[in-house]
Amino acid sequence: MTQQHSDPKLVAVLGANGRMGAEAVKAVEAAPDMKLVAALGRGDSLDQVTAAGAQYLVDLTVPESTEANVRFAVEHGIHAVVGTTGWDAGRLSALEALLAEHPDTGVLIAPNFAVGSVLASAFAAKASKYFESVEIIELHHPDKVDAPSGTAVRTAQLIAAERSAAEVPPSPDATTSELAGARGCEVDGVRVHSVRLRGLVAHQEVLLGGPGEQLTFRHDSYDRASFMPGVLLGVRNVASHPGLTVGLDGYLDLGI
Ligand SMILES: NC(=O)C1=CN([C@@H]2O[C@H](COP(=O)(O)OP(=O)(O)OC[C@H]3O[C@@H](n4cnc5c(N)ncnc54)[C@H](OP(=O)(O)O)[C@@H]3O)[C@@H](O)[C@H]2O)C=CC1
Ligand SMILES: O=C(O)C1=N[C@H](C(=O)O)C[C@H](O)C1
Repeated sequence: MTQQHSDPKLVAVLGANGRMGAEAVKAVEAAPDMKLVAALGRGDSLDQVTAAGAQYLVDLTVPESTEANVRFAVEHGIHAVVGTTGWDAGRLSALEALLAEHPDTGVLIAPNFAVGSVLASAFAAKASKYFESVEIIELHHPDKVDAPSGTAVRTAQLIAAERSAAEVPPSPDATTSELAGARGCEVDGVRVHSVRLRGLVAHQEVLLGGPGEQLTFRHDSYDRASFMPGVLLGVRNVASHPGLTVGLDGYLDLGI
């Protein structure tokens, strides 16, 4: 019996000279069902993406570039898998409006591609309604340009949604005087603290506290290889999920 081979997925990587982009180039090149047709850095024309016939665009650039890149992809019917941070509510709703005009095109905005991180955030959010207090500590390499991390923002949003649905009051906090920043920042009512330290890659702890007990969800990415299975999963699934999906959990069966 002859085996059926489907055509490889034609993939363009944007931000190809960056820490994540360089890793994604290697991962796509090594994937048996994909072909890297374009690898662009800052200053390269997006026309290279269409000229190469890319069907999928992986965006691993910088917050100020990503929106224009993704809009270009959608306008050309190219599915986009996006790891870049900076997708606030305004950008997401503008993208949804654009996708409504291109109903066959899919976009995945994944604040974190590491499956362990996605699981830790989902589990922490589910657990958070059973605890009085919740705070997030995210720890990253010092070359990161944004704070708090996209992952921490997403985790805080998931936690806030769970706690609000369960009508859990805000975490108690008696602070009446503080040095600026001592209590971190607030995302949807959840305190987030950002550490930047040489030697780190990407790490996060969600601390849940109740009377006499603490539950901690911690995830560590020690290497950017940890993100690559999620990038490839995104490319393999984005076309069958037209419209906007936020979070890799949208493609996983978490069953929670
Ligand atoms: N979702 C996830 O799992 C992960 C997401 N990230 C996020 O991915 C993004 C990239 O991270 P990282 O690789 O560490 O950052 P880097 O700064 O190492 O890489 C970004 C690269 O994008 C390039 N670039 C900027 N604008 C464009 C453009 N318009 N077209 C093509 N390339 C462009 C930059 O060029 P130049 O150097 O000239 O500016 C740089 O080489 C960040 O937002 C980060 O938070 C990171 C890790 C995991
Ligand atoms: O810049 C990084 O490195 C990372 N960025 C993403 C984020 O902001 O959450 C994902 C991961 O934490 C690594």
